[in-house]
Amino acid sequence: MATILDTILDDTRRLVAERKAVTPAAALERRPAFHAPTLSLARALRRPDGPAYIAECKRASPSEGVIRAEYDPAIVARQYKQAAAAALSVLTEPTHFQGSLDHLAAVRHAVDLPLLRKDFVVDAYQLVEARAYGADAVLLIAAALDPAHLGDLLDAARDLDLGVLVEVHDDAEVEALDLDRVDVLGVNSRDLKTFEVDLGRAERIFARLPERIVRVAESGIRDAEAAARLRRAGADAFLVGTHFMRQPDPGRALAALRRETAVALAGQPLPAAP
Ligand SMILES: O=P(O)(O)OC[C@@H](O)[C@@H](O)c1c[nH]c2ccccc12
Repeated sequence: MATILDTILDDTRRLVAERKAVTPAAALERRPAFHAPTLSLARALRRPDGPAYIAECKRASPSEGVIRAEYDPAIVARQYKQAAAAALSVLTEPTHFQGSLDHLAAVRHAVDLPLLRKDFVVDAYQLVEARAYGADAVLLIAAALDPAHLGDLLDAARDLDLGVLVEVHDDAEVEALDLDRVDVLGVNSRDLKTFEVDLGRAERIFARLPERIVRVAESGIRDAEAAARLRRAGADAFLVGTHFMRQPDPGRALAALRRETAVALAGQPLPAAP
């Protein structure tokens, strides 16, 4: 049976082919952002002063439907920056998340934080797009790519000076990865095929990663209890979207989660690194 992930990937391949026919890579490369230096996602996420937050800008998702009907990505981005987000994630997938590359460009103009293009990357052309619209990094989803293809996209991202957040959701995906090539690894607690959320996955996978790798806990974080639990499991950063975008002021929601998580963690130091 086709999963939602299969459907999104099919839609993405079709849309990428259409965009390529209209706008060749050479035209993207003429956009000024393509030539601007990128900011390091990895550096922004590993902080001595507590967990980092990657705050996500998105209007809708396949699991939740429309999350925020009145969605102005630049306004949300400024609020997140004011609330001390370390980096932002911007959904650009149009069909299932109602995102767009124009949202990415608008956020690029609004803030100087590292920006992650959040999409289903299946083709190096999307990396050129990401760069041309102002992204500093892209998401590469292990469940969507075979290992050779993932390796090729890692090479292409490096050539473009783009950072990469490699996303896994189970042990088999970690085993298939060449961890030497990964700087930032995200564990998606939401299974992209069933939408089920299980924070235990991140706990287990973080424990087996080399210390060098920056650990991001992705999805399903709605309260300080979850964030504190993931931090204790070794998370350097949290990627949070829905919980913030549902609130009238997403920046306040970020500030509140940061504060409450710090309180939850107080007096309970992280275990020493292996
Ligand atoms: O909205 P949430 O549950 O806070 O999750 C954010 C982010 O982790 C989620 O949007 C995400 C993580 N990996 C993805 C891959 C594709 C699409 C979306 C995602």
